[in-house]
Amino acid sequence: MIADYLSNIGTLTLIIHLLDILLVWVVVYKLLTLLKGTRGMQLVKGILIVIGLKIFFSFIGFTTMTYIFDQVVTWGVLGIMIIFQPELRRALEYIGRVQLSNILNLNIKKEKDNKADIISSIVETTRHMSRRRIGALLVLENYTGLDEYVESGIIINAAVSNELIINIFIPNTPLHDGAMILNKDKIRAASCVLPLSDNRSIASSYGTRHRAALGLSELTDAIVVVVSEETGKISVCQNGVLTTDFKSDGLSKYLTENWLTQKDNLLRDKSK
Ligand SMILES: Nc1ncnc2c1ncn2[C@@H]1O[C@H](COP(=O)(O)OP(=O)(O)OP(=O)(O)O)[C@@H](O)[C@H]1O
Repeated sequence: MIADYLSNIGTLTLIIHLLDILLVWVVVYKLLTLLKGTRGMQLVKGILIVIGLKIFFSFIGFTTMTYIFDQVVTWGVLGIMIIFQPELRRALEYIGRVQLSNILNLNIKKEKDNKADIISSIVETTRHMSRRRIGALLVLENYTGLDEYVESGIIINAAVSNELIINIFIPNTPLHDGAMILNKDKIRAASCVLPLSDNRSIASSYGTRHRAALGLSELTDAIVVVVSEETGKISVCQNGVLTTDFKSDGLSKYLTENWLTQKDNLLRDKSK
């Protein structure tokens, strides 16, 4: 049957169909990569369950349940667009920012160098601030865009340097309150306001700095490094989990293994 089909269509049509399938695969893969670790992933799971149930009820002939799930699907699309408006906006902005060189992975070497430099800056500056009990909140942007949080602070857009990071968190200076947001290239902003977590399972001794770190990590895939002003302890929040008491070696290892690792993993897979 497949052989008949292949002999009936021309080579050009076959190529077009193959390209079509490849494109669908790339789009779905990119979407899942973007959503991984965000609340959007739970949404995708929810949608798949609803669609699965709708097919199931329709298959066994439950007309009322099929009707209800039809309505859920129809109105659900509108609901999703309203509830996830910020995420949709960011996704469209992301698509607008995509560069051909990024798609073709031409920047990987440069990115790796930048990433290692930034990690070493974070490790050194947090060690320095921890010893001097300087409170700090450093956000490492991962694959989820953080534009809405950047916009809540003061835009910096400067190369990462130890001096600048420490200077910004010196108490009683204009930018020391709130979070600094960094990406793989630069310090994007300081004094940013993050969403507070209402997780009741973390110790009540943690104040708003740690709750803000945890809050952002619950909503995005960012890695947030906190230096406690009270204890000097260095903690890290990612995916809604707060891990405390990092030493420099542990922090360096953690960030290397968890920050912007998707492309590294992709390369590792390819080189196998
Ligand atoms: N929503 C927020 N977004 C960003 N930073 C915040 C937010 N709320 C509070 N902060 C920062 O946390 C500081 C207050 O920290 P607080 O003492 O309440 O927290 P903590 O978790 O006990 O930290 P520490 O151990 O450093 O005292 C503020 O001065 C501000 O810099």
